[in-house]
Amino acid sequence: MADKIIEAKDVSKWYGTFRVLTDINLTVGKGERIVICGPSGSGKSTLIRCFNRLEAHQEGEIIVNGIRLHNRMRNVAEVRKHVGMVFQQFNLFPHMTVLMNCMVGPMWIKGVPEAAARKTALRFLERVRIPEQANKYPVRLSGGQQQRVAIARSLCMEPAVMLFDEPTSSLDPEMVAEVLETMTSLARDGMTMVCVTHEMGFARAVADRVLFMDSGRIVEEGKPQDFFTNPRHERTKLFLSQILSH
Ligand SMILES: Nc1ncnc2c1ncn2[C@@H]1O[C@H](COP(=O)(O)OP(=O)(O)OP(=O)(O)O)[C@@H](O)[C@H]1O
Repeated sequence: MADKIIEAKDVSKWYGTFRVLTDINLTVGKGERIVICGPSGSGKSTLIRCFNRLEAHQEGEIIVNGIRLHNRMRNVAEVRKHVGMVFQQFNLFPHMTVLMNCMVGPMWIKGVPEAAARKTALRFLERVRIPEQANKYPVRLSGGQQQRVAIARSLCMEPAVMLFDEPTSSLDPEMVAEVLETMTSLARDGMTMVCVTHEMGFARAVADRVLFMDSGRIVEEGKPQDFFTNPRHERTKLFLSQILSH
């Protein structure tokens, strides 16, 4: 297994003529927890979506768990076996129970037999502390519970890395804590994580490194203690002052 789970070298991406990512260099080691923050439109989502090939980059190199992502890839699904992703909207299948939501990935993508998929699903629903919701449909669950199901569903694929794209930003305030708690507990268990989030308390508590993106570039990065106490870049200072004053 690779020590470097994600390697991005000189990565650039355009939407038409608009350059959304410019010369991104980032290495995520096994067990590392990275938080990416930055203003709206700075390219944070686009960057992490490139890591599971939901978006294609045009220049540079991205290697995820030893798989090089490129335009001639025969099997994009291959990389998604290694990369779990949790979105702002939970994206659960509404016509399937919570348990089935967690079982279909392993069964359909990895060919895991039904009984084994059920066992794994129940294990991860326990892990996110909602095993009692297994037979309900997503619509019966609160937003926080649905997001924890989305996390369990990703974990069932036993990914090498979990990507989180603002997982708490569509939740009512009282449900943010339960999702952050789940993410913190995953981090404490050694899960490799890349999290786009503006939850700076989480970043301080959990991140090994915090990255600040602006206009498609990583303009600052550091350990949380340095990043928050002594940001170097003017844009980072401004961003932190705005976000921490809320
Ligand atoms: N499919 C697309 N086609 C064209 N432009 C896009 C597309 N997706 C995103 N963009 C543009 O690319 C830029 C970066 O978007 P992205 O969603 O990656 O930023 P972000 O930092 O995650 O922002 P936010 O915090 O608001 O989610 C924005 O200007 C956005 O409008």
